Amino acid sequence: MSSIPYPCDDSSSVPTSFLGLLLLHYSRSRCNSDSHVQSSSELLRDLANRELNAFLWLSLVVVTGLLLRKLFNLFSLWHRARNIPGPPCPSFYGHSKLISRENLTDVLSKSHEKYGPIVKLWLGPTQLLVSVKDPLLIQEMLIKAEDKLPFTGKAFRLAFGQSCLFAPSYEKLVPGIVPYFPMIITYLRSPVKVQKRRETLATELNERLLKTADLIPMNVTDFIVDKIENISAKGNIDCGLVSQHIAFTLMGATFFGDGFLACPKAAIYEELLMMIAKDACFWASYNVTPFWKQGFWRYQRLCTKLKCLTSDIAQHCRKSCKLFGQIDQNVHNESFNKEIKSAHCSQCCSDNEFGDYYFFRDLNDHQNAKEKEEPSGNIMRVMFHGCHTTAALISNILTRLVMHPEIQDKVYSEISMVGRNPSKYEQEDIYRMPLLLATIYESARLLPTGPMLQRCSLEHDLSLSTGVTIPAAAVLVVPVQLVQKDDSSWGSDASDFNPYRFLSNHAKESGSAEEVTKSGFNLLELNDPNENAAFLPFGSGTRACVGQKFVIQVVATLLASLLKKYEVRIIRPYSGSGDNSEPSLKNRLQSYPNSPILFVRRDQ
Ligand code: HEM
Repeated sequence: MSSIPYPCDDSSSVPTSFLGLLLLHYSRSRCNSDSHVQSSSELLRDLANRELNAFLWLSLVVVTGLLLRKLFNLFSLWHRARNIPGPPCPSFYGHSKLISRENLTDVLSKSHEKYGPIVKLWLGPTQLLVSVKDPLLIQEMLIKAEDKLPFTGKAFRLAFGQSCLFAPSYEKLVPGIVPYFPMIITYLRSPVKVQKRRETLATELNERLLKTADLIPMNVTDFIVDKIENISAKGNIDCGLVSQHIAFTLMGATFFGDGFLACPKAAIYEELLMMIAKDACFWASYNVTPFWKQGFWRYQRLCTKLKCLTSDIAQHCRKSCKLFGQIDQNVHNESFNKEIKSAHCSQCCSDNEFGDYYFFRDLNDHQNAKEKEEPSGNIMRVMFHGCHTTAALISNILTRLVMHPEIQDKVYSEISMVGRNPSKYEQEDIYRMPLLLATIYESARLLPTGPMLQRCSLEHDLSLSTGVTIPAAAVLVVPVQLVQKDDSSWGSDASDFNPYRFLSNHAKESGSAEEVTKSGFNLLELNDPNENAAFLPFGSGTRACVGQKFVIQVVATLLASLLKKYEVRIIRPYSGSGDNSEPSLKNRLQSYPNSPILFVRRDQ
């Protein structure tokens, strides 16, 4: 009986190909083994070993490639930055030690003095900071570099949720293109859409704010005056705190409507908003979100509480609001009514609460947007930014007025000459008070709310007209405090409080000096402060503040009413600022002077 030959028996056959050789090898090893199972498991193990080896080799190649690329990027960054002037690097870690020892503004001041208008500092081996101090170069840089740094975005995203208004970046990027800031990738959300949306919202916000600016102060002023009377009855007033209350009332009434004034939760809202914002930078400073920390979860609970409170207040104000309802009905009559009809009773934290709240309806028209934007995010962010910056400005102005009683007297005379109704000032009245407006601008010049403007160009190197090229992803800063006090832009009295620098005198030009004395303020004219490129309290370029016009108008109207009623006096010199002569920035959040002041009624 013939049998099918088993390959082991066929010792005479010689394989003609590599595959045949392999098969022969396996068939022999199979034949030599005692069991068929054992040989197949060996085959598998062998295969697994080979695959593992291949995988390890591949990983090694990839990791080496990545490291080489990082190294290449590092050298390329050093190479591209070599033409930017700056102090020599003391160590591999750059100037970080120097910056932690001294105030960054001081370090930059010395460096600019020595190295000129563009200066570089190394924050670490891969982090380059470039500071620009020349006003014209600043303008160019702020227009060309449209991205904002991710850190501040991260801090406030953590606290208040997403807000496209303050989105750190809307540049189109692909992973890997930002070698020095890999975390930036995390923040990217459909960039072109974010940019468009931000622009629409900024325009919308500005238009609406200006419409409301004329109406707010008359009822808000009464409310604020009552508040001041109540606090004054208990003794002197902390300038910083009273400014915060005033700013909060102004912003609350603007964004939520006049129902906000009677809202019982407003006080706790103010406290919570400020507390959460204060801690945001701390929690955002962790590279990896610290889920393992109890404090972080406590903080998250507070953030949820703030969100709920925002929702509650919006609901409360929607019910009781009249003032802005009228404005808004004119603008969006049909759609607004439709929304009111379809509005359903929602619970706390419901997104619909904001969806149909009219001031923010367009800000939160996120149904069509694919980005995961939190509806309350824009409201809380704008509320916080508006309160913080406006409080700083008011506190700064009050402090300047008490330090310069002669200017306060002149502002008072100017206010008294304008406006028929003693308790109500309107837009056109304000434009007839150039000294008051100049006082506001001069205060903002001498003590801006933030010491730095920041930008970065994520995708491209930035070429400036001077021929200097700043590498992509470098941190670009404008030391506003230095620029706004620079002699070359403001004259030899740059550090002095002199509102008259923003005024021009018609009489001088027409040669009739006597007229000035007779008709006084009528002959003073306010110059546009933005004509001077070194005036930057509201930033500049495509990412400048959208609330500038609104804030100036509202603060001026409010101050006119307050100063008409009260004289502001200082009780004792500044606490904590060292030389007792100048208000200064204290820290990131409380950047305003907080000396005790008195509001003394003029009719007493
Ligand atoms: C005294 C009051 C205020 C000051 C001093 C101030 C200052 C600033 C500054 C310095 C910036 C950054 C600009 C830049 O980087 O070029 C900014 C951005 C912004 N401000 Fe204000 N601000 C004030 C009030 C307001 C108010 C009341 C609103 C809105 C109601 C507002 C809305 C915004 C927005 C939306 C941005 C972000 C713009 C962007 O990132 O594209 N600000 N503000």
